[in-house]
Amino acid sequence: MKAIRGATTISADTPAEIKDAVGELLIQMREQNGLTDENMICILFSNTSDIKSAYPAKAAREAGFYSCALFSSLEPEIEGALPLCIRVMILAEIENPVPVYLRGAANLRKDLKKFAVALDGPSGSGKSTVAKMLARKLNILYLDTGAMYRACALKAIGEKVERFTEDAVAPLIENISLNIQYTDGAQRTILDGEDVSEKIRRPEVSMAASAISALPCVRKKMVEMQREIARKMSCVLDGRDIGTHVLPDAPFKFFVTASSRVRAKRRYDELRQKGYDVEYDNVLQEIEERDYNDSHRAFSPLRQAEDAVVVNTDEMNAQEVLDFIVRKIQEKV
Ligand SMILES: Nc1ncnc2c1ncn2[C@@H]1O[C@H](COP(=O)(O)OP(=O)(O)O)[C@@H](O)[C@H]1O
Ligand SMILES: Nc1ccn([C@@H]2O[C@H](COP(=O)(O)OP(=O)(O)O)[C@@H](O)[C@H]2O)c(=O)n1
Repeated sequence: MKAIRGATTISADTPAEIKDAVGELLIQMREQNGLTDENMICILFSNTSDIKSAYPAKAAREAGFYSCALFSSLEPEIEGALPLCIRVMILAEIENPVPVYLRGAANLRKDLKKFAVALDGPSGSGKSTVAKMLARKLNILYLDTGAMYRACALKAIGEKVERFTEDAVAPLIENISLNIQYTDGAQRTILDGEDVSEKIRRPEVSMAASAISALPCVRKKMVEMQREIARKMSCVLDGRDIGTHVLPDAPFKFFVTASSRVRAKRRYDELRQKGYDVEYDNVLQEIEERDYNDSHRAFSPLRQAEDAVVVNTDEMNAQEVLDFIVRKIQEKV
């Protein structure tokens, strides 16, 4: 069981303000921590003594938190304390608690100021492995943007789209129901209500993702979703264009790379381990084709951002890559 902290402020002591602020806080805490009726145990609230018009806990019920126990209390009156502040602690059966401090309460935890880490690079360089480790270490979210392009590809395959052209794909993408959820810190990709997190890893989806991700209609929609997530919370994002296009102002950017032979060997080992009957030469050929597609498309191709730190992982294991990246981040803060 873990404790998740959160806090927010209101601008005036009215029931409507309390409902709005508490609802916003709890929904963000739920989204960022993958909270469900099953894994949540209780929510403890405290409010400063200048809040008298309504119970913050009541707003929790109104925001749809029905099943867990709620408890309200009064914050000690300390001189100079932040006024009109509502604090929350949620106890839940999760692995990695992500605290959420909103509105005026963001100042309470300046150390939690929102930031993004961009990890770009070609397939098999180790981006997602190190992104997961880094997110765990920094206690922030990991957003696997490749999974989103893979989901678009799966949708097009399912709809039997033969050629990935703007005309054929745009109507599908316009109405796509794609949700990124977090269960115990792990990203789940939900397409049209179905959890496709495993399906999108199939080798045939990889090439299709590379092809479909070249289309502006697809990139535009996915980038909007990615920016929306990064606007709300600190996260590590891995992909091809995070540092150059999605979040050009990200304070920490890394370009993770390795030779195509090393990357193909890693991918080959991974696929074999998962039971796929693949040949090394085919995996290498596919990786090189995807590298070419990804770096030669007209719309936000894979390239190193000028201000990204290059990490060549040919001779490094995942822990060494993580240590290197953490060191670089620490040097910059
Ligand atoms: N530095 C590393 N050294 C050796 N193997 C690695 C390293 N980083 C990742 N791997 C392994 O290589 C494979 C591809 O890594 P992954 O993180 O999926 O790459 P990417 O997200 O860049 O496509 C995975 O099986 C992973 O376990
Ligand atoms: N930000 C991103 C992420 C992925 N992609 C595309 O989506 C495909 C699958 O991405 P991925 O990150 O899951 O692929 P791997 O590196 O794990 O093999 C890539 O080949 C890219 O063409 C992209 O264009 N932009």
